[in-house]
Amino acid sequence: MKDGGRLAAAIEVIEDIENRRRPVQEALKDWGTSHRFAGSGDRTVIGNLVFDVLRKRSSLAWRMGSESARDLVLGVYALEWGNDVAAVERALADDRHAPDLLSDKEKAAIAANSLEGAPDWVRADIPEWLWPSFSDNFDDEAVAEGAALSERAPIDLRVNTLKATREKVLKRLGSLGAEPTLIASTGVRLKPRPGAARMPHVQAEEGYRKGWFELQDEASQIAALLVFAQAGEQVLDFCAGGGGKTLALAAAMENRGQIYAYDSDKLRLAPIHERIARAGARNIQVRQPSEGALDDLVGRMDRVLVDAPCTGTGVWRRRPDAKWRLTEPALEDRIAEQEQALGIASAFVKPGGFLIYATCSVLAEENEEQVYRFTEANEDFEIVSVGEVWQDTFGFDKPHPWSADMKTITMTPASTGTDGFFVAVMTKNA
Ligand SMILES: C[S@@+](CC[C@H](N)C(=O)[O-])C[C@H]1O[C@@H](n2cnc3c(N)ncnc32)[C@H](O)[C@@H]1O
Repeated sequence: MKDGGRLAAAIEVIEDIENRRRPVQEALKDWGTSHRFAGSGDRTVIGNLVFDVLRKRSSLAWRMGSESARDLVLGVYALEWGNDVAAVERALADDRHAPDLLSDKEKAAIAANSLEGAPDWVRADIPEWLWPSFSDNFDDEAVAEGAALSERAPIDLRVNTLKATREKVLKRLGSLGAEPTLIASTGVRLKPRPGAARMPHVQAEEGYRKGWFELQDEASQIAALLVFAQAGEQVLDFCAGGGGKTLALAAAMENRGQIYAYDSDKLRLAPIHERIARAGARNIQVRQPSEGALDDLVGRMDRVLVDAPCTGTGVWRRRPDAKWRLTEPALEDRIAEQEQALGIASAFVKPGGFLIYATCSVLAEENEEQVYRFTEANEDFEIVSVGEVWQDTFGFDKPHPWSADMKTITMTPASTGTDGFFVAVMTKNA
């Protein structure tokens, strides 16, 4: 396919997503199934166009003066991928499958590429209804924070120190442009590539199959390190899901002590067994959800991690369609689930032990407000400073996360160069 046909395909997929409220991956997959002639290079370009539209939907609409799927896609191709009016015209004229040639209004919009007069939520590419909460959280930096959440994300890997060293993984993936991450000592990063470029498929690498590394954003790696789990301790990963944090904890604990991996959803927990085997982790006990599954752990854990279900606002770079699908009732549902999970999980902390609450959201309602409400209602728990653990673990010279209270922390693409992630540590009075 030529670019003209790829632009037409991306427009079709965006229309499908918007008209039928379809998840982006499903819409792309369906398009691929019904257009088998398209090669993998074509699919990459179409996917990149679609994802970039979703990342910057509102600022593109403002600059193009239109919200149509056509103008959003042409906006990405021109304004984000650096094609001027003449280059766009060539792509459209060059291919009989291409969309119609540019109108005068479109040509003027591309030439101007202007956000003049745009409100802050448009500049930040944040849904308008969420702006009061988002901007309250980030003050003068809110537009920059929103804009950073609208960029492409890197691929981050966590080196599994049970099987490999960072040097070894860096060497193996050197040809892909792998670099060490700035904060987590376990992290390796493949920077996002621009425009039509494809990102490498790291799961096809030998090192992945051998368990030398896992795919995990640096923020999640940092969150797992901030749990500060020590070799020999008893740790409950209460919202273990597919086990991303569980495996990071096992490596941090050097395979010693015991991690109990639990999730209320059996299906989410399912992949953990294969991942544990690949990682060579030997101190993880998976507890399937059932009546009384954790009864023997009550009041016994040194540390309990609640990696709570959340709106995922911190990972909008990777799941940009979720940004525009999020609703106020959905946010309220997540808040209620978090409150419930925190309440149940707290029972397993032993006196003097730690309760760590984390989300991949950057909204205060799901973060600070949640832990303040919890500690007010549960006076035996007290918030301790993650900042101190941060400095002990990473030193003073690394990029700093946000902290509204100098105790809890919020990582963001703009501040730490990671996904958005919140961590609070509480201790249970002895
Ligand atoms: C953010 S995901 C966990 C991701 C996982 N920790 C990782 O690193 O891959 C949140 C998980 O919490 C689980 N969950 C939600 N409510 C729960 C509850 N009350 N008890 C236990 N797990 C719960 C969900 O099923 C979901 O898998």
